[in-house]
Amino acid sequence: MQLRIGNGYDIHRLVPGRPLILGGVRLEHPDGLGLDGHSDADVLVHALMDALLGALSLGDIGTHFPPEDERWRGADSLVLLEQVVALVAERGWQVLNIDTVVVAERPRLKPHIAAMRDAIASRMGLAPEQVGVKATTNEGLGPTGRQEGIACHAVALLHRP
Ligand SMILES: Nc1ccn([C@@H]2O[C@H](COP(=O)(O)O)[C@@H](O)[C@H]2O)c(=O)n1
Ligand SMILES: C[C@@]1(CO)OP(=O)(O)OP(=O)(O)OC[C@H]1O
Repeated sequence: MQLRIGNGYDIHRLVPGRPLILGGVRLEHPDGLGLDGHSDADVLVHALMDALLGALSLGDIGTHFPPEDERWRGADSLVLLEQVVALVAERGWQVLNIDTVVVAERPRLKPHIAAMRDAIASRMGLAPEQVGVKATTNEGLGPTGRQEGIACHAVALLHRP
């Protein structure tokens, strides 16, 4: 059995007038803020896609879904994730597990973690037990700590039987 591991990272700005979507789940920010981006700016799913692509050295999300391309304006990142999972499967690889950590001062994510894991797992053809979603604040430090944005780190472990 062959194993491959990949990691991903993304950050998007918090701005007024945009939705806040994390792990495919629409959330309310206490100040009414959302994430800026060409797509739906789901920073969690973006980091996850980069981890999957990185595991197989297939480039990054900007290679597959260029931000200059009008097709991806307002794109549902879970639909892009399905395409990345298809690329992985076409090459004979299966996902063993993924793990993520969202860096956000607010909103409090704990009540929404189960819904995010379910949303990601169902689009990836995985069990929720194979999907880790965690949250941390940045203790007020740096751009995430100042609530200028939300970031996410992700890892993915793949195997080819
Ligand atoms: N946006 C967030 C951030 C954190 N949590 C939960 O709080 C725990 C403690 O966070 P620290 O940053 O103080 O270490 C963390 O483990 C999460 O369970 C959260 O729900 N939403
Ligand atoms: C998926 C894409 C598509 O435009 O989303 P964006 O919202 O532009 O987000 P970013 O993480 O800056 O770049 C990735 C893009 O490929």
